[in-house]
Amino acid sequence: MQSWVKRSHTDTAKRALNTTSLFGTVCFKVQTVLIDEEVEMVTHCCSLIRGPFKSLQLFGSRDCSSYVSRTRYLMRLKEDDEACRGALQSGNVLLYHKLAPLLRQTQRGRYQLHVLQATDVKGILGKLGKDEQLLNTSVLIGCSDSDIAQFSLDVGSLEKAAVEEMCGGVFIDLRKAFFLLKGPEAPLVTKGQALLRWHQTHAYCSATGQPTQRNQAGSQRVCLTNGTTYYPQMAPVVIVLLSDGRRCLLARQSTFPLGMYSALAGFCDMGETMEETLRREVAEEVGLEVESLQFSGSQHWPFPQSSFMVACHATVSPENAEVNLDGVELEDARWFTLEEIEGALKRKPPPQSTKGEPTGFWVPPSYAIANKLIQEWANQQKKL
Ligand SMILES: NC(=O)C1=CN([C@@H]2O[C@H](COP(=O)(O)OP(=O)(O)OC[C@H]3O[C@@H](n4cnc5c(N)ncnc54)[C@H](OP(=O)(O)O)[C@@H]3O)[C@@H](O)[C@H]2O)C=CC1
Ligand SMILES: [Mg+2]
Repeated sequence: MQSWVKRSHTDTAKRALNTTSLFGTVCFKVQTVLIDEEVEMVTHCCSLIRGPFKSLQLFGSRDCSSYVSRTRYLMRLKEDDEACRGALQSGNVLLYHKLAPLLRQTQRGRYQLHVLQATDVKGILGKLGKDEQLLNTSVLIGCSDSDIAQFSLDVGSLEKAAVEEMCGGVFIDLRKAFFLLKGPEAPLVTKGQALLRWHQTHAYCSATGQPTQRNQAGSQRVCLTNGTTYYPQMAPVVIVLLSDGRRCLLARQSTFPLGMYSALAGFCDMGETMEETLRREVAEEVGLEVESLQFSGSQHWPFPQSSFMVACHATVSPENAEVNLDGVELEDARWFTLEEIEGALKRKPPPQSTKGEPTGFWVPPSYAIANKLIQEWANQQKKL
């Protein structure tokens, strides 16, 4: 029964697609005769036949927004290896070479992600005498605004310069690439790299020592010996901007670039809540007791490995605001006034005098969530 239903819907989907491509109006009729489950099924079948979002657009307006459609589509690709392989054939691919992403420079000198089509990648592999199967080691990272599945692929086994020449791009270290990219390209490139790195470092089961096998999307790995499923992980970190009502507290580690101060941050210990981590880190690093906290936002942070940054504002009492520095991790921690913070926010990093010494402190750039916390605090203070 199940397989009959599937077959029958596959046929329906095929007919719908063929008719639509000829007359363009059949979608309304198909929509009106299908119930929700059937729409799901036909949508799924269509994605197997012709690439997903042509079919989702046929039925999408009825049951979901494009965001929901994309999310469900990605969900299916993670569960269905065959559908994912199909999507890869018509998908977009971000290339990395030993985890350095491929960028290209526009005529105006700006850097952008160099997005290739899977067919282009196959062409490159063919020209370099490599097996096209390398494409299948791509991992699924998202879905573009134009509804095309996006993958990332590490071609570290190929000669870097040859790939760069063929693509007209350049592989750039992630730290630099992250600074160069604008808008949604920056988080996308870090996500692609983080997932590739996870696969490169989780090829074996930590219990049996046997190789693990990935699914096509790259969203998990399984040990075939003991059945354990491994999922990509991020290390949770709490980042907090402390305020005593008039000033905010910033600190620096000796490894930070010269003159840079940031909010306090720390990794969560096993079993801790976010609130407990925040309280502990503030006590450990600057010897202060937090009175209240407020969640602000979050960010995936790829350096040095994948962290999940949870950003908060917190207050301490002005009567108990004397910093008692933990000299091991922090080099300095200080309270700054609104005026000082506004100056730092305007400063371009790294501001240097002729001697190479910083002319004033500065804060992390806008793509770092620390910057958002500092901006929010400054805006809030200006309203008081
Ligand atoms: N996006 C942003 O705006 C900002 C991001 N960050 C990021 O936040 C993260 C945490 O900040 P940081 O102050 O360094 O953290 P911590 O204050 O927790 O100190 C780091 C130390 O904690 C230990 N540690 C515990 N668990 C982990 C783990 N899972 N991974 C790595 N080290 C661990 C290590 O000590 P040991 O080496 O002794 O074992 C490490 O040196 C950093 O990755 C940093 O890049 C920081 C500020 C701003
Ligand atoms: Mg810290």
